[in-house]
Amino acid sequence: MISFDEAQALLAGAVRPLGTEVLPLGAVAGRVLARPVRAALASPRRDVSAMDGYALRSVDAAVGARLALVGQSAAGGMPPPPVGPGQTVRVFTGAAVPEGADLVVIQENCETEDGAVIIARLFGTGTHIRLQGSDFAAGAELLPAGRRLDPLAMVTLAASDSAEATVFCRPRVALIATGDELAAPGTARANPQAIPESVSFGVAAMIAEQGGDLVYRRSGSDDLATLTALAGEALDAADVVVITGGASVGDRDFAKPMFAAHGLEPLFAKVAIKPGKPVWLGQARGRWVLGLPGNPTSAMVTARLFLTALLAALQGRDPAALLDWTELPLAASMPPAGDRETFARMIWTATGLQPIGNQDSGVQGRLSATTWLARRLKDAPAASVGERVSALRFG
Ligand SMILES: Nc1nc2c(c(=O)[nH]1)N[C@H]1C(S)=C(S)[C@@H](COP(=O)(O)OP(=O)(O)OC[C@H]3O[C@@H](n4cnc5c(N)ncnc54)[C@H](O)[C@@H]3O)O[C@H]1N2
Ligand code: MOO
Repeated sequence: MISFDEAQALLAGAVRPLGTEVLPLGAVAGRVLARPVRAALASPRRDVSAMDGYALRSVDAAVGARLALVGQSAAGGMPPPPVGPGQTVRVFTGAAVPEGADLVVIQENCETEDGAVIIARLFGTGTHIRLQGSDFAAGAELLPAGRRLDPLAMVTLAASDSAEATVFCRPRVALIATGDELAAPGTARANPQAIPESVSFGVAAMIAEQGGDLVYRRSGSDDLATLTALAGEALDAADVVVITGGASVGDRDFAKPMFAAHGLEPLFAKVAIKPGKPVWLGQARGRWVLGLPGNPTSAMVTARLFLTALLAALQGRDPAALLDWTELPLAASMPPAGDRETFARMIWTATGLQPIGNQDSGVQGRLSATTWLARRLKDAPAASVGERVSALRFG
């Protein structure tokens, strides 16, 4: 059995990004940039007012000063006239600051009278002017290749004045759940031997969150011939096949055998982690195949640890970016870790991380309460309240 770090290193070393495509801005949210984004324009494009008020020369700024109003400047409007000594121009937020002016007095501090503006009071030292290029200069690199276009990055991208972006293709994902006992949710109660097929719904949601495109989804009974046929269909349809259940050593555990006829070459099988020891990754017909254990908590923990990293790498991201461990204090003591590296399911409370209670790998009820995984290394001794542990967002 290999360690968690060894398995992650194998994944990061072997998975190459899919192709790239150029898409309009309206279609790239959630995608990963394949080329850096540079600014076509400076921001602001020119010196602009940060407030609604009056632009003037700071040497004229004195309480009681009476200034001649010589024009106005609105965002998107024509350039304003220059401001000379004793003069002022009405300015609005985002509008160009007139030549000659180096201060905006907000309108709440001014009074108007017969075409003149009187400064009633002055407050603070700010000029209320955003200088040209103070946000970014024309030509500056605003977003690097590999950056996921999250909501904030979308603003930066559009501000660069790009109409389109070069992004990595979305991985097409096939998902197969195996197990004779599995029934579509809503139908299990009618068959005493059935349980609701829950895992694929969580995995499908995670695939969507991580930018994957779920193109094929099936549930298969524990019959090798049927499953081998499904494996072939899935490999035809997708870049990645995720298979849940049947990963262990039982006589009816067919997850790997069903890909054998398609030339499966394992990258790793079995990782010394708890939960999720039977997780495996391989390639068949040039596609990636990820096997997740059937136990629902094990499946979701291994999806968080390996599926997110796999989808990130296929989309040109550093998979390590998905494993952003944070050191957080424990709100409750924890027992020794045992002989497998453990990813305990935790809740964040006001005083720190608290185990969810039932740490069984079959848990489905309290799974949704979980917000963090706490990483405990193999043979780690008991940990006491207040001690910091490595934690990863989960859920
Ligand atoms: N003799 C051994 N037995 C087991 C070992 C072992 O090393 N030796 N490993 C255990 C570990 S650890 C895990 S984890 C499980 C994983 O087994 P499988 O991947 O083969 O999972 P299944 O047997 O198919 O199912 C386990 C459990 O989860 C339920 N399940 C499966 N799929 C779903 C689904 N899509 N939705 C809801 N529930 C699902 C299934 O009914 C079982 O109860 O193996 C241990 N055994
Ligand atoms: O690896 Mo299993 O998830 O411990 O039951």
